[in-house]
Amino acid sequence: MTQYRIRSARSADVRGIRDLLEPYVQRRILLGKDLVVLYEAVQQFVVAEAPDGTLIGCGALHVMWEDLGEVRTLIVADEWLHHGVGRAIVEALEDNARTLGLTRLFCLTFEVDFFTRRGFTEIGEQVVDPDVYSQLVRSPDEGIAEFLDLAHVKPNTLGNTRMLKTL
Ligand SMILES: CC(=O)SCCNC(=O)CCNC(=O)[C@H](O)C(C)(C)COP(=O)(O)OP(=O)(O)OC[C@H]1O[C@@H](n2cnc3c(N)ncnc32)[C@H](O)[C@@H]1OP(=O)(O)O
Repeated sequence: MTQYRIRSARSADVRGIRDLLEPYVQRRILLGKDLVVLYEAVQQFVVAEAPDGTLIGCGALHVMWEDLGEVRTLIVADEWLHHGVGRAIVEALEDNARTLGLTRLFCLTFEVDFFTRRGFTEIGEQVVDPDVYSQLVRSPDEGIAEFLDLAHVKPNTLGNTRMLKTL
């Protein structure tokens, strides 16, 4: 395969991101997002682009607290799996996290081996202190509810592993 490039997402990439995401939403592997939510979050995304301009991967960095972010919506197109695209996207998101001053990255995933090789380790209990917890719990964001392991999102998170990396 020829080279791909990793770059910040543009608004014109959003429908392509939605197309990458949709099969995994159907299989309940990733959280579904309306187009408007993806447009609102476009600055969080990096994408991987094939030489012909096709979108072949994406991933997002969501800031949750002063030191803490989450890797979200990480997807590589089937025909590009195992070519280092996922790793390159996560590295770009980690660079963005460091630039923002974050020191910890969370993810909730079925892809435990992939994230373990990227330096993430499994966590069990809460990794924020009660003060921060009481602030985070005010967020309307479903991903934050998943991070906090709130009861109403437990059906979404069943079988997923909670992982954390110190940058
Ligand atoms: C937080 C969240 O978003 S959780 C959701 C995670 N995403 C999903 O579940 C969606 C479905 N899964 C996927 O889209 C993909 O499997 C991902 C994103 C998890 C991984 O994407 P990939 O691009 O296949 O990963 P990548 O190729 O970087 O690494 C996988 C392994 O492929 C192999 N690999 C890497 N480069 C190459 C290469 N050039 N040639 C052959 N094999 C290679 C290696 O074994 C690599 O592991 P290593 O880098 O630790 O040695």
